[in-house]
Amino acid sequence: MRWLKQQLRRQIREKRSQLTFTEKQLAARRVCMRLLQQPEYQKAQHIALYMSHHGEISTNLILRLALKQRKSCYLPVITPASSLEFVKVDSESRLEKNRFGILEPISRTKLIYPWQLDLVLTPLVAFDSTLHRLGMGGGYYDRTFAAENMKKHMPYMLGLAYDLQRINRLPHSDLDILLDMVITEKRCYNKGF
Ligand SMILES: Nc1nc2c(c(=O)[nH]1)N(C=O)[C@@H](CNc1ccc(C(=O)N[C@@H](CCC(=O)O)C(=O)O)cc1)CN2
Ligand SMILES: Nc1ncnc2c1ncn2[C@@H]1O[C@H](COP(=O)(O)OP(=O)(O)OP(=O)(O)O)[C@@H](O)[C@H]1O
Repeated sequence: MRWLKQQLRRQIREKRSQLTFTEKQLAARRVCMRLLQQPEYQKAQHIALYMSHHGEISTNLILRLALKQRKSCYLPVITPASSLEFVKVDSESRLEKNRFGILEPISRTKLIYPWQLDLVLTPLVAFDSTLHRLGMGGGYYDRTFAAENMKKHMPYMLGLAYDLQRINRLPHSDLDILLDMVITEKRCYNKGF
């Protein structure tokens, strides 16, 4: 299973890396517009985003609009325990690269507990019709949002992706978190689409 996951990650990341700058920009805009129409976004006050890496859908536009709508926005910081902490950010926040080259906030103040988040926008490498998520392979989101850590309150988990990241059936284990929705430049995917 590990090998299969690695293989899939390689294939899909390769395909994603072939998108042009313009294609990525257009996709990010379409995903953002679709997200803004979702009641789960409109209702959410505390939203976790990510800084895109290796051609992932950019959340810069979403971050700008959400801040303008006076929503509280958070970015993940990786911890030594291989889970994530979420730090509140605004347009002034200083960011620096972590060991994977992903931008994260320098300040570690203004943390929110994961169960206090309303909406989590997750990056992903691939997803399938059961809305399982294949990530970069660190298990960061799985560990952070494992049911036993969540005090019975799960945020709405929403993956952002290009349509080319959709595959028929993903190898998965019981540890993998399930997404509630995936938004691509083409459409929104709910369970069993
Ligand atoms: N934009 C973004 N932020 C994120 C994630 C993500 O997938 N995307 N993560 C989601 O969990 C966490 C970081 N997880 C990551 C796991 C592996 C690699 C990575 O690049 N691995 C290398 C090989 C390992 C290494 O360099 O040590 C690779 O795949 O080439 C990057 C991020 C937190 N922040
Ligand atoms: N809740 C958990 N507790 C402990 N270990 C976990 C948990 N979830 C996942 N792991 C471990 O993390 C490793 C990576 O998991 P997986 O391949 O599912 O990562 P991923 O979802 O692709 O990555 P990411 O969430 O970082 O994007 C695996 O060895 C897995 O066993």
